[in-house]
Amino acid sequence: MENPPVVGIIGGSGLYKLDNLHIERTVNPITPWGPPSSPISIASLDTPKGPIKLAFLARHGPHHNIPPSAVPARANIAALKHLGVKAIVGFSAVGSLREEIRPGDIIIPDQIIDRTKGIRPSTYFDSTMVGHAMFGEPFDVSLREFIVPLVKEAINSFPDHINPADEPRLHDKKTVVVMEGPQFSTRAESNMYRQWGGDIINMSAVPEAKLAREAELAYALVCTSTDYDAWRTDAAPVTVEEVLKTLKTNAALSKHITASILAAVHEAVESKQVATQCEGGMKHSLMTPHSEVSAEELWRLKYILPAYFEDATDPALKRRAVSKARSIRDSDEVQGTHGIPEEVERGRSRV
Ligand SMILES: CSC[C@H]1O[C@H](OP(=O)(O)O)[C@H](O)[C@@H]1O
Ligand SMILES: Nc1ncnc2[nH]cnc12
Repeated sequence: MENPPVVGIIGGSGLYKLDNLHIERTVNPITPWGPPSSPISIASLDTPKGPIKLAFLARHGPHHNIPPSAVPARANIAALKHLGVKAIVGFSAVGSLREEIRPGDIIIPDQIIDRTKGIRPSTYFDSTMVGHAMFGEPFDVSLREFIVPLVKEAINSFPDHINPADEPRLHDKKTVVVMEGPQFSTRAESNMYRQWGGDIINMSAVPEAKLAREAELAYALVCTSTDYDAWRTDAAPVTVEEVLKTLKTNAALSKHITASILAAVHEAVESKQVATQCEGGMKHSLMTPHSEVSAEELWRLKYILPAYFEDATDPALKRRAVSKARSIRDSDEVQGTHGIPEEVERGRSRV
């Protein structure tokens, strides 16, 4: 794609479209891991340094019909990478495990405790190519540190706080517990997560963060606290009704944050001020010689890591893999929303 989107945004619960930006077009890529959660909107923004683009997808689909355990995270990350994205900022609604993180507050976590149950595909290296990504810092440090002051500024400049005297606080360097769901936690679990050092809880940072790392994309998460989960003995445990109440007022803030930080993040990524560590990050993580890996798998991996899989060029294999991806798409319940525009068909023939 000419002038590709460098920044990708993944919208979470409550954030299904960026209607505050100009949407130039929508693409429906089919990746070797099937279609992403939603069509991807390419938004454009005029900046003093010229127009820039951004790619947006809705994690749970445009109508919130994909539960957390079924989010096609591999396809989401692969599609963004293939479009030219280098850095992803995800948005997520989270429960608070700390008194000081109040509903409505914004949190940018730096650590993860993975409590998913192994039922989500969480790696691109699950077949004959063995790869081990570093994950000690699960979020891209430079991207995270870069966006903290920008998000703070965006919160300060948001005109529609319900109570201006009580505007959301920003909490940095927190630990997010990622649970499987879809049921919320018991009080005992909620208390245990607090003892473990968890500060917030959601159902989506894993495997998104792991896959972004494997695809050599910088990834950071901007979380909105919607509830106090289940640990407070003087309050009823969290309900969806409670979450939705905060999300309604919060979607506008998330959109404002996106629009406010976009130009600076784009420029910082382009000028290699941030998100430089991820590129090349998998170079020493791949264990298996290509001679031992199936041609189809090499082709799949080339989609996300072209630099390491230049040898995967067999067009017949490409056709087979595309038709396999199509059959994943065709068996998908949301197939009606995934027409393939001509330009994407053309783009795919460049794979
Ligand atoms: C609607 S409450 C639980 C749901 O909300 C969060 O979604 P997201 O991270 O996509 O904003 C949480 O992770 C759960 O999936
Ligand atoms: N309490 C909670 N637990 C898990 N995910 C959530 N998303 C929003 N609130 C949550």
